[in-house]
Amino acid sequence: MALILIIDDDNDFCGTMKSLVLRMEHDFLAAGTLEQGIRILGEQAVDILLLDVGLPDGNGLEGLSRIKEASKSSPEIFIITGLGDPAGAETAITEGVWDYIVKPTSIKETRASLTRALKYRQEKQRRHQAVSLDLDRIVGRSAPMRKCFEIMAQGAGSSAPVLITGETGTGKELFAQTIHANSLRKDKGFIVVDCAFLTETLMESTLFGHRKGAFTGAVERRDGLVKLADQGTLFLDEVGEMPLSAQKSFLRILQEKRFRPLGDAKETTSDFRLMAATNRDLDVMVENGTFRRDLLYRLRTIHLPLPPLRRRGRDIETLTRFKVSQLCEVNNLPPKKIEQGFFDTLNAYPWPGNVRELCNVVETAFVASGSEAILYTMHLPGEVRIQVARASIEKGQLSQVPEDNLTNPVVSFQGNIPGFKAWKQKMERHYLEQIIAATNGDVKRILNLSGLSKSHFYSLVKKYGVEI
Ligand SMILES: Nc1ncnc2c1ncn2[C@@H]1O[C@H](COP(=O)(O)OP(=O)(O)OP(=O)(O)O)[C@@H](O)[C@H]1O
Repeated sequence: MALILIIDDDNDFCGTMKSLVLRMEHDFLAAGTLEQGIRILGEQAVDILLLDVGLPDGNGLEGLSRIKEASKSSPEIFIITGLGDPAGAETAITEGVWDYIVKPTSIKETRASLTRALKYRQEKQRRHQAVSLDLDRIVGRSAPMRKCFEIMAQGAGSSAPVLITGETGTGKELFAQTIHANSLRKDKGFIVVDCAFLTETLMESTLFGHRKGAFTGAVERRDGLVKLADQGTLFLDEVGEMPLSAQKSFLRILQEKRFRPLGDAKETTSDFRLMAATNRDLDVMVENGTFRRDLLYRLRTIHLPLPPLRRRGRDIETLTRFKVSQLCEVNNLPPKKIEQGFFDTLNAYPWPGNVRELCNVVETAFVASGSEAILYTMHLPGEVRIQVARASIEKGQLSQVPEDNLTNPVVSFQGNIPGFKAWKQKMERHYLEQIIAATNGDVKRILNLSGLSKSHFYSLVKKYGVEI
């Protein structure tokens, strides 16, 4: 039996949904406001959420990230609205909602869609139970991270290749090791190939190994990394740096699972599981002809995109607390407290170096605090404080214009009246380009100035193909 929650202030519609859900023999809860719904989602394990868009205390679509952050059970989400809105539907789908229902909806269709969502959820839960991950080394349980754990569970439960993408320091190698440590191959090696150092001359002997006497200096036989990964995992770090010639040879090993060590007459085999990581955009590299499309398709059977730290909400605080208590323990010091201003500064910083940078910054602050019992903002490195202060001053200077002070945007069409839709699109695109240029593409500031939700902003960026 599943638990279905509706957040909608339309009592008639809630009544209709209640009788449908009870007929399907599931439990039903209703909330009339976003806040009430978010409270229930934090307390109860809801399986399906039916979410209205126009609520008395806000817009359901815009509240999606808060809803996901607060939910203890990551429910499947249906968006319900009285207005058919293609941009809203697009936003909803980008945010990963299950379905988008326009009122009045047919009971038969709603029932069928609910049944499909519940079946999908059951299968998903069964898969997760089959592989319960040991995430001991990974700190942070924000909503974007929970999504990553679902993909990691898929990776740990299969032997398919996994491609992990993300900015530098987001934890790509740590996540790859964790997938390996949770897989059936955990008792065998996790072999790292640093593709940035894989020159054409070194590649063959590094990957495939060589026979004694194969070249000057080959005084004894040596197995290559591919053979060492037999029964285990071969991790191609920085795979975007792999030279094209190496990509070709590598593809051959993947297809044939056989290779010939240097100087050997016989081919040999290795049964390895492949994982790869990169901070480059491999699709763009494929378009530019610097990465092989066929290799990318093979690598990306399972794709784990790691979000940058600045999009992981409360994880910055969790990681900081973890790191500080670890440092206190290692240095034999009593636990230190952390002042709120310290977190405010960390939360306002963009973290280009992600978790790695956060760990270094916290360690620097820890050292600066000496034997003091509390960590204050002033203990943080100057560069971090200066950048945060500068951004906040600039934000003050670039402030939102009140609606009635807007410069007159009217343009005379001189008799050639364009269609409303085409004109609206042109203006939306123009607005996006202007605000991105004025803020240097700083998304946090764009959201503050424009009042757009993150999901709405990204759906517009995607719609108009604008570069940030
Ligand atoms: N969620 C996390 N919890 C705890 N530690 C983390 C987490 N994510 C990353 N780290 C730590 O941050 C550091 C950087 O992680 P890692 O080397 O895996 O990043 P990466 O994305 O592979 O970096 P690069 O692209 O520069 O190779 C490591 O010390 C790792 O243990």
